[in-house]
Amino acid sequence: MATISEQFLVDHAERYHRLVAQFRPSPLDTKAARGASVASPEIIVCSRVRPMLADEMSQGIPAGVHIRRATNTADVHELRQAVRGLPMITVSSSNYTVDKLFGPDATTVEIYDSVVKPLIPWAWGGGIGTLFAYGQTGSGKTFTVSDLERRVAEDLMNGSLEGARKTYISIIELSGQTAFDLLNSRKQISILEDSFGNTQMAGVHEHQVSDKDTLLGYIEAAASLRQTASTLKNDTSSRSHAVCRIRLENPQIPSAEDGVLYLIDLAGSEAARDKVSHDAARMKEAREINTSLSVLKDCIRGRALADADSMAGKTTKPAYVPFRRSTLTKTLKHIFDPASARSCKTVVIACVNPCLADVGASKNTLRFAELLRVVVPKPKPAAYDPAVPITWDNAQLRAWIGNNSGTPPIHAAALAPTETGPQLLRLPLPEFLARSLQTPGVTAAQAQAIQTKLWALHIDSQRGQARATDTIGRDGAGGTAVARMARLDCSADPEDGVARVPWRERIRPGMVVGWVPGPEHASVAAAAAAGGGKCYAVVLCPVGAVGPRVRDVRGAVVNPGGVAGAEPGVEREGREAYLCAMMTPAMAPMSFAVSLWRQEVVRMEQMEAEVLMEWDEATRYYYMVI
Ligand SMILES: Nc1ncnc2c1ncn2[C@@H]1O[C@H](COP(=O)(O)OP(=O)(O)OP(=O)(O)O)[C@@H](O)[C@H]1O
Repeated sequence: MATISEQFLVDHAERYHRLVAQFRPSPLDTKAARGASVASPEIIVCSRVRPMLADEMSQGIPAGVHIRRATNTADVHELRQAVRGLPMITVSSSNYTVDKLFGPDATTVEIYDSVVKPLIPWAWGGGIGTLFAYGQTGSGKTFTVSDLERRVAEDLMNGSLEGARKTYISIIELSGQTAFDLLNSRKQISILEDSFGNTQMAGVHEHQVSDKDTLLGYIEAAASLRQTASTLKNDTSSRSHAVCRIRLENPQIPSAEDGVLYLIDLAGSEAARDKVSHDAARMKEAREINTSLSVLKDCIRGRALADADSMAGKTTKPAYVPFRRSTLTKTLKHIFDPASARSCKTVVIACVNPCLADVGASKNTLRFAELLRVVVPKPKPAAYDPAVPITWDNAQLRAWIGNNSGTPPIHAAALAPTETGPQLLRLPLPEFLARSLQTPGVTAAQAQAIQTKLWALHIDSQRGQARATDTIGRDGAGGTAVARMARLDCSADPEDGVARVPWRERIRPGMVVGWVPGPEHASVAAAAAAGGGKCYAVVLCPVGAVGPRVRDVRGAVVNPGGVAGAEPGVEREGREAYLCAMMTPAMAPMSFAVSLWRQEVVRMEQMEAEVLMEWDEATRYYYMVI
């Protein structure tokens, strides 16, 4: 079949309409349609097919994308002409299914109420809510996102949400590897990772806002700056990502992580047919955009797969998520990193231009949307087990809360109005605390204790499952080795009886210590303050044991002028010092990951105590042994 010219489409529009009217879709035969699988609950993939614009209609080209509302399916019908044989005009059709499909007559309010509004209380409660608009140039991304941003501002600031939050906004533009601050005259900023692995937008201006009009003012200022830059710089807006970040700080719980809303207008996935140009710079730019969108797809899928596995209690290695491969996903690291402790909800809106002349790009957009939908096998209803929270329905969870939340008992209906066991486990901590504190007389410490208790029960149940699997996997040989391995799952000294020796006298590689950062560890201190103020590290070796080329996380030479030698107690600036790997807080209370590449020199007097950590195969984190 040949590629079709626009004139051909105009000439055969009538025949096209006739052929489309005759089209009878065959029933969908997907696992989802048969009810054998479900889409990942934390990510909603929808599509908005915009109306034909006046100038498109005036050309006489028909619409090529057609909606089946009942099944959220878009049918794309193309008009083709046979190259060989008798001249024949046929319609070739393909269909795409998403979680929610919005047709040309759907309003932005409908889209907002259906998929975006739930992100507001989620972020208000301490979670991360992200909206992406994806699609080819001119498909309606900016139209959709800017309208949604207005509604978000309205709902955040109209006082209907419980409690108070300090609200901050920043808006940046990512173009290739470069980032610009749209709320500071488009000044260039840097996307950096601090020594704790958190992404920082270095140099960005974050503005505190306390009313809707100011918030909207910033959003509109950024939009108009983008538009001006776009006119001056050859349409840059469609070739850069715009990231609006709204951060919500909860002054009542200073130790809690901030809620965050990201509203992201992605770069055009393909240029519209009349804007294509092929100079080298443009081709390079197109390649960069394609790479970043393809990495984004891998990251969204990877995170959804990791979430699905963890909700199903699977203990396999989490899916690989390549978030470092593009500036966009690096900026959004805490959404995609499987080691991230943050609970995230994501909405993707794939914007589609319906014009028959653009169906190639529209098919790509819809295919991209379909690929983002991680469909997981429908979980078999697990048999209720009082010791396994992920098997609890809402009634069983409420009964557990009633019996285990201390005095006064926390109102189960307020803490878990609709949630099941697995859902309450993933509720962001600030929201957990806020809901618990609705019961008169309940303290924050009591609320925190019940969350820890629930997680402890979950971890124990998963650990039990992992051990059972482990035992089945072994052939029974090597009992002593197994016992030794079990001991090495804990950071305690493997030698018997040494615990009686004061810990400062037996510092060794593998020991975990609690420590207080000094002025030279500013970024560690900042990250620790956000995570509750405690710092933990695994001792690697005395600084004198490393050669002259070893550097710490900031690039400073660890042992200046030093010669490698394993003398213990080698001094630095007259004091005993050790090279240590940082431990960073993970998903569950008291859980940690070892950040082996983040090494700091910790002096003996900065160490406070030995801390015991135990490796848990089920969750793949270290847990502090109390
Ligand atoms: N749902 C809609 N209803 C009416 N008009 C729309 C709709 N969606 C988009 N449009 C119009 O279509 C045109 C292109 O939309 P928009 O600029 O939002 O596309 P875009 O995908 O952001 O493009 P780019 O990638 O170039 O920034 C605009 O004139 C816009 O007003």
